[in-house]
Amino acid sequence: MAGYLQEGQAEPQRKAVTLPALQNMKDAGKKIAMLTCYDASFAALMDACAVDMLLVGDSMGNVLQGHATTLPVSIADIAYHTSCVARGNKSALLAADMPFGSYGTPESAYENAVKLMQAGAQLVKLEGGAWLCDTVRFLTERSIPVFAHLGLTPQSVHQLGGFKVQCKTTEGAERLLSDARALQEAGASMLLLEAIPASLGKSVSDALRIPTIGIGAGLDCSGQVLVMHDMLGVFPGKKARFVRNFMAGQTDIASAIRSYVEAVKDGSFPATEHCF
Ligand SMILES: Nc1nc(=O)c2c([nH]1)NC[C@@H]1CN(c3ccc(C(=O)N[C@@H](CCC(=O)O)C(=O)O)cc3)CN21
Ligand SMILES: CC(C)C(=O)C(=O)O
Ligand SMILES: [Mg+2]
Repeated sequence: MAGYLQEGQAEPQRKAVTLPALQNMKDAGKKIAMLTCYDASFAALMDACAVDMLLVGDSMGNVLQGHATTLPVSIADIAYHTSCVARGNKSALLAADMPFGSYGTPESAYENAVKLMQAGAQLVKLEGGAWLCDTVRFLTERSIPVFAHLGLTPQSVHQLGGFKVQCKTTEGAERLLSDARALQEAGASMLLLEAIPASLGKSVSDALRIPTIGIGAGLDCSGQVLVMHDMLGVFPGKKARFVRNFMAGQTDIASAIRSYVEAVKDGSFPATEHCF
């Protein structure tokens, strides 16, 4: 029935984005566009702009709460914002960060991940390498898909000595690659790579079966993510190298979000200037 939709009526909804769909995108060489999101209104807008994945990030510590790090963010904070985003979102895949201190043991990780899944998350993101493998296995065996996060892991800021590019040495690069393989082997469904050399982002993305999402990890990851406030140019802090302000040259937020999605899909973002 061509043309049965009348003006003002809802557009046909896109199909829900699922983990197998994202795996197919990686396999087909189609880029995945992801943004952080913290509330229902932005979730509805990002979903309508065809953002593939939304992340309720512990970056809320910086962008919502005004802290210098992500460490003060609680499981209750993430669960609350996840429930807000879930109500606004229809079809994007929804991930939530496990905050600092919420996954010290497999059992505590499970207990806390259940809270986020019940708030509407479809997978949970955890920062860490090989030491996390038991937890990744524990969660995935209990039906909680895991998104692992390597490279610059902001919850380790006091050990790292600041928000700095990681794995610049051969040794560091080899450790990251072996951590990535171990996490995939333990059952991780996706891998986030933050602030590493673009060449390493490519090696890891080529070596793994699962999709990789980069932020300052080069153009060859399976997809990209930015913090919403950074890509809209409203975060007052120092801008990291990997940030591009997509509001520049736009007059409304929907156009900025669409331009981000398009730039990720056509490979024009990130450019060399956003990479390490
Ligand atoms: N607004 C916001 N955006 C983010 O991307 C973000 C947060 N908050 N909070 C949690 C972490 C912290 N992140 C950061 C913060 C700063 C840099 C940064 O300024 N990096 C320097 C690297 C310089 C060096 O290696 O010495 C840069 O120039 O990009 C990177 C990541 C990423 N995450
Ligand atoms: C920057 C992304 C990857 C994140 O972990 C967050 O927003 O907390
Ligand atoms: Mg985070």
